[in-house]
Amino acid sequence: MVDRMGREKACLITGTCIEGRPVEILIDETGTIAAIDEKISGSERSNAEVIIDGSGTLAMHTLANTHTHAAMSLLRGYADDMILQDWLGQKIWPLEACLTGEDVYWGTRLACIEMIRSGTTAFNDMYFFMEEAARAVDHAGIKAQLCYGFIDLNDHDKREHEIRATEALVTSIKGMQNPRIKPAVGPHAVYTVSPEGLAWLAAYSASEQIGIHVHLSETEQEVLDAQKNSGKRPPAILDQAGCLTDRTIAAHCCWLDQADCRLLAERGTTVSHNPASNMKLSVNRAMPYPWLVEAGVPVTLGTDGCASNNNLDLFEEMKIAALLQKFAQNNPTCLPAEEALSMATVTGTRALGFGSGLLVVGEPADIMLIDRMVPCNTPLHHQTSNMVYACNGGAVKTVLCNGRVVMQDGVIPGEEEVLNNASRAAADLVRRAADQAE
Ligand SMILES: C[C@H]1O[C@@H](n2cnc3c(O)ncnc32)[C@H](O)[C@@H]1O
Ligand SMILES: [Zn+2]
Repeated sequence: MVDRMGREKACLITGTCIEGRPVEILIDETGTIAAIDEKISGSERSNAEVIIDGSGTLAMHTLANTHTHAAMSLLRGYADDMILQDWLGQKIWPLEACLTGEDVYWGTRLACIEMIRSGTTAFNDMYFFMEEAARAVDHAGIKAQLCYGFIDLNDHDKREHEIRATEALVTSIKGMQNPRIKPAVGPHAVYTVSPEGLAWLAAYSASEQIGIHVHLSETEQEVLDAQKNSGKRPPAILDQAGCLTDRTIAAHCCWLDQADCRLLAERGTTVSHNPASNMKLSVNRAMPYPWLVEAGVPVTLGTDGCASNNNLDLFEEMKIAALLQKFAQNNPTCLPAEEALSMATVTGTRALGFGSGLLVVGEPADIMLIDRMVPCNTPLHHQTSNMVYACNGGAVKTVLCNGRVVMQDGVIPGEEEVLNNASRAAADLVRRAADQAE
C-alpha cells in the first residue's frame, strides 16, 4: 500500500474469505503477503497502517493475460467480422501506420484500466512505441512484459530499423529499474520476420536473458505458406532460428500438429490460448489443448488485442476457452473449470515470471476481492465454477498489485482523465488514417 506521499505502508484486509474460509490478510510494506489467518494477532495487526474492509468478498490471486496488444483498445470496434489476412492488411496495418507514441500511451492506460476492472494485474504485450506503453504501465501500477512487434518483411533496411527499435526498448525498460516492468523481444510471426531477423532476436534475447513473445500457427494459411516457402512448419522455423526456448510465449497455436506440440514441450515453450480472437477471426481450428497437455506444454490464457476480442476480460476468456475446447473435442470433461482458472492464474503468472500465481504467504500481494453478494455468486456451490462459468470481470470490487491498491470498491483514481484522452486519441487516429487514405 502506498500513501499520498508515496511511502509504502503495511496493510490489512479484513472480513474476506478464501475458498469458503473467513480470513484476514496481512501485507507488509514490501507488498508481500505476510500472514493469512482467521484473525491476525494483535502484535502483527498493529503493523498495518491501512485497513481494507473486505466484508462480503472472496479473495483470489489476480489473473495474468499472456497475449495482448494493449493499445489496440483504441481500435475496439474499428474492424469487425473479417478474416485475419484482410483484417490486418486492409484495416489494421494502414491505421497503425498513423499511430503516435501518445496514442499508445493513452491506449495502454485505457487497457490497464479495463484489465484492473476485471482482475488482471499482469500482461504480456507486443506493439509499437513501447516506451510509451512502459510509461503507461508504470503509471497504472500493474505488471507487464513488453516487447516491440518486430516486422522486417524480408527487407534488409527494415530489419536494421527493427533491430535498433528492439534494442532501444530493452535499454529503456532496463533503465527504468521497475520490477513490475520487464522487456522481451517480439518476432511478430514467421510470415512477417525473415530467418535472419528471427536468428538475431533469438541471440539477442539469449544474451539479455529476456523473454520471446511470438504469434505462432494461427491460421492454416500460415502453415501452408511456411511449408511452401521453406519446407518447414512454423514451429520448426522458429526452432531453427533458436526462438523456441523456455523463455518463449507463443500465442494462438491453433494449427499445431502432434509433433509440433512435442517440439514445444521439449523446448519448454509456453502457449497462450486466445479462444475469443480465434473464433472471431474464424481461424477454423481450436488450439489442440489435449495434445499440448499430453506433451507437457504449459498452457496459459490471453485475450489478444481489443480489435479482435473486443475486450480484455479474462473471466470471459476462461469461460470461452472451456466451452470452445469442450465443443471442439466433443467432450464436456475437456478443460474443466479448475484448469481454466489455473491457466489464468498459476500458469500465466509463472510464465511471465511474476511469482507463483498463488495467494499464499511470501508471495506478492496480487489480490482481487470479488463481490460475494451478486447474482453470479448466488448460490455458491463451487466457487471455481462460479468464477469460470457464471461471473465476468464486473464482479471484481477491489484489486491490489504488489500490495498497492489499484482499484477500491470499483474506483480507479484518474479513470475519467484516461477515458477522455483515449476517446480523443482514437477519434484523431481514425481521422488521420482517413486523410492518409484520400
Ligand atoms: C503487433 C502487431 O500484431 C498485430 N496483430 C494483432 N492481432 C494479431 C493476430 O491475431 N495475428 C497477427 N497479428 C496480430 C497488430 O495489429 C500489430 O500490427
Ligand atoms: Zn496477437
